[in-house]
Amino acid sequence: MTSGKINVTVENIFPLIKKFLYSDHEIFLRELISNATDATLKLKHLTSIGEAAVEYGNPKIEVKINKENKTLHIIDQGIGMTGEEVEKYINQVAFSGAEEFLDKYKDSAKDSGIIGHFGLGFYSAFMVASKVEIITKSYKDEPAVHWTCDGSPEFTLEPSNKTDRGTEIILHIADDSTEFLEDHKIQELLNKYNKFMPVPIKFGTKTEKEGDNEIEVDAIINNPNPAWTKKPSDLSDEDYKIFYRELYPMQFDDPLFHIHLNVDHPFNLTGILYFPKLSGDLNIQKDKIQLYQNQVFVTDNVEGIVPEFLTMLKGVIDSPDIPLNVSRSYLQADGNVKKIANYITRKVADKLKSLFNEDRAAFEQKWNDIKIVLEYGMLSEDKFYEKSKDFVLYPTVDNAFYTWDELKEKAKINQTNKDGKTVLLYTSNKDAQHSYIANAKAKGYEVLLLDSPIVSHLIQKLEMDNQDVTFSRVDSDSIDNLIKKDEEVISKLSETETTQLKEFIETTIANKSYNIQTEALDSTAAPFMITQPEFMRRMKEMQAMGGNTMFGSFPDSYNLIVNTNSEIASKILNESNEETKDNLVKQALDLAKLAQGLLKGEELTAFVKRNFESIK
Ligand SMILES: Nc1ncnc2c1ncn2[C@@H]1O[C@H](COP(=O)(O)OP(=O)(O)OP(=O)(O)O)[C@@H](O)[C@H]1O
Repeated sequence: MTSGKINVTVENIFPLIKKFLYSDHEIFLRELISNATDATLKLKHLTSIGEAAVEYGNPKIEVKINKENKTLHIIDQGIGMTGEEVEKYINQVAFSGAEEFLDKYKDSAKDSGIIGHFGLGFYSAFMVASKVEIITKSYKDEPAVHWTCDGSPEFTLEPSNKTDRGTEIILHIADDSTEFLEDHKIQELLNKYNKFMPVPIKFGTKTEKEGDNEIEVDAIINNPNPAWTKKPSDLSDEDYKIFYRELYPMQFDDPLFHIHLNVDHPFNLTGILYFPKLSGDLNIQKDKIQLYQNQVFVTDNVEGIVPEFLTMLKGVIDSPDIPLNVSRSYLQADGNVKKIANYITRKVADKLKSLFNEDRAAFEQKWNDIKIVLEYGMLSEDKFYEKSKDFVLYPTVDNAFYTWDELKEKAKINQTNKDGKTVLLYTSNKDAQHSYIANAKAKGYEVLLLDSPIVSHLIQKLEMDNQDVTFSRVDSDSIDNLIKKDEEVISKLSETETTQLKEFIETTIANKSYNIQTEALDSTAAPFMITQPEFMRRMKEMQAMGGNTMFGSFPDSYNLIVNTNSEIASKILNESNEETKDNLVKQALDLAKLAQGLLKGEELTAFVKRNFESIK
C-alpha cells in the first residue's frame, strides 16, 4: 500500500470546492457520470482504432444506493485506470487526463465527443461525501487498484482484487447530504442531467412482461440516442413529435413545427428547436430550451446564447463550444457565442421561409400562433428583420394574408393619398372598431388586423424603413381624412353656419376632453364620430409597452368630428327649441361614443333609459 499527500494545491482547493466552487451541490452526480461516460467512450474509441485489445461489448453505467452503508456507487465498464494513472490523474489535480488523451489522439478523437469540459469534475464528489473510494482496473493488463481519501489531502492507494474492467466510485455520503441516499432524489437528478447521455445508465430494476411471465430487467433511465444526434433524413415528423414529448413529458400540445440544427464549422452545434403553441401568458412558459454539452444537460437558462426573441421556443441545443463556467455578460461578449446566436437566427429565418414557400396555406394557418415571436424578432434582431420580408404576413380583417411586398403593391393602387404616400389601414380589434372598419371597406380599402401588443413599435420601424408608407388605425380619423384624395367635398353649410354650429356644440358639451372638428364629409357618413389621433395613441402604447415614464404619461386624446354635410348637423343648426337642440347634440354625442366603446357606466345607464323613454 502507498499513501501520500495529494498535490499541494489541493490543500487549498478542498475547502474551496466544498464552499464556493459549486453553488449547486447536486451537480457532483452529473460530473461523476460524465467521467464514467468519457471513460466508456474512450474505450470505444480505442477499440475502434485497434488500440485496445479488448471487447467493447455493450457497456453500461450503474448507479447504486447502499442505504445501510450510506454509500452511493457509480460503476462503469470503461477504460479504467492503472495505479500510475490514478496517481497522475486523480492525485495531481491540475493535470487534466482528458487533455493528455486528446493530445495523443487529437484528430481521431474529434468526432467521438469525448472532450472534458466541466473543470474540477471528480473532486466535486467531496461536496457531498466525507470519504471517496475509487476501485479501478484498466483495460491494459495491469492489476486493479483501490484509492481512498477522506477529504483531507492524505490518500491511500492499495491493490484491489477487482477482476472486471472499469471503475467504481464509492461516495460515503456526509451527514449533511443524506438526501443523496434517497431513491427519488437520485432518480430526479438522473432525469434532470442524464436523460440523454450517450451510454446507457442503470438505476435499479423494473419488471417487464415477457409472454405470461414477469421478468426483472435493468431500469435504464436514459435514451442514449436522442433525436438531435440523428440525421434529419432519418427522422419522420412523428419522430420529432415523440422527441418533443420525451423532452417535455408534461406538455400536451403538439409543436407547430421544428428546426433541426447542425453545424460543425466554425463551431460545433446540434439541436432541435420547436415552435410551440404559445399559451396566453408568456411569462409562465415553464418548459424552456435546454442546453447540453455532448448530451450532458447543463442548464435551461439559454439567455445570451439564443437570441432573446427565440427564448420563447422550446427544444435542445447541444454544443461543446459554449463556455460554461463564465458569467452571462462574458458569454454575451464571447465571439463564438455571438456566432452561435447568429447561426440560430439565420436557421430559424431559413426554415420559416421554406415553410412559407412549400405550403403557404398551412403557414397562414399557423400565423396567429407564431406571429408574436416573429414580430418580436423583427424588432430586436436586424438580421432577422432583413430576412423577415420573405415570410412575415399581414392579415386583413377578411382573412387574406399579404406579404409586405404584396401588401404595398395592392394598397398602392387604391390607398395612395394626394401626397403620394400609401396609407395602410389597420385595426387592433375587429369588434371594437367595427363601424370604422365598415367605413373603410365601403371605400374599397383593405383593413389589416394587427393585434399584437408590440404592433405600435413594429409599424414605427416599418414606416422608418419605408418612407412612402404610413400606417393609420381605422379609428384615428374620418375615412376621407385618413386617405386624403384630391377631390374636395363641398360643404352644405356656409362658413358662418359652420362656426355657429361648432360653438353651439362646444358650449353644450362643455367637456374639454374632446377636440371638436367640423368637416364637410359625405352626407351619408356618420354625423358625429369620435376618433383617436394615430400619433398620440401610438406614443402612448409604445410608452406603455416599453415602461418608459420619463416624459410623464401621455393623456388619452380624442377628436369629435362633426359632419357638416349630415342631415343632423343641419337639423341642430335650424332647431329653434333650445331643449330639443341640446338633446339632439347629446344624443348624437352618445351614439358616437357608443361606436368607439366610450359610453360606459352611469352615462350608458342614462342613455339606455332615455332611449326607452323615447320609444314608449
Ligand atoms: N470513471 C473513470 N474512469 C477512468 N478514468 C477516470 C474516471 N473518472 C476520472 N478519471 C480520470 O481522472 C481524470 C480527472 O477527472 P476529473 O473529473 O477531475 O477531470 P476531467 O474529467 O479530466 O475534466 P472535467 O471533469 O473537467 O471534464 C480524468 O481526466 C480521467 O483521466
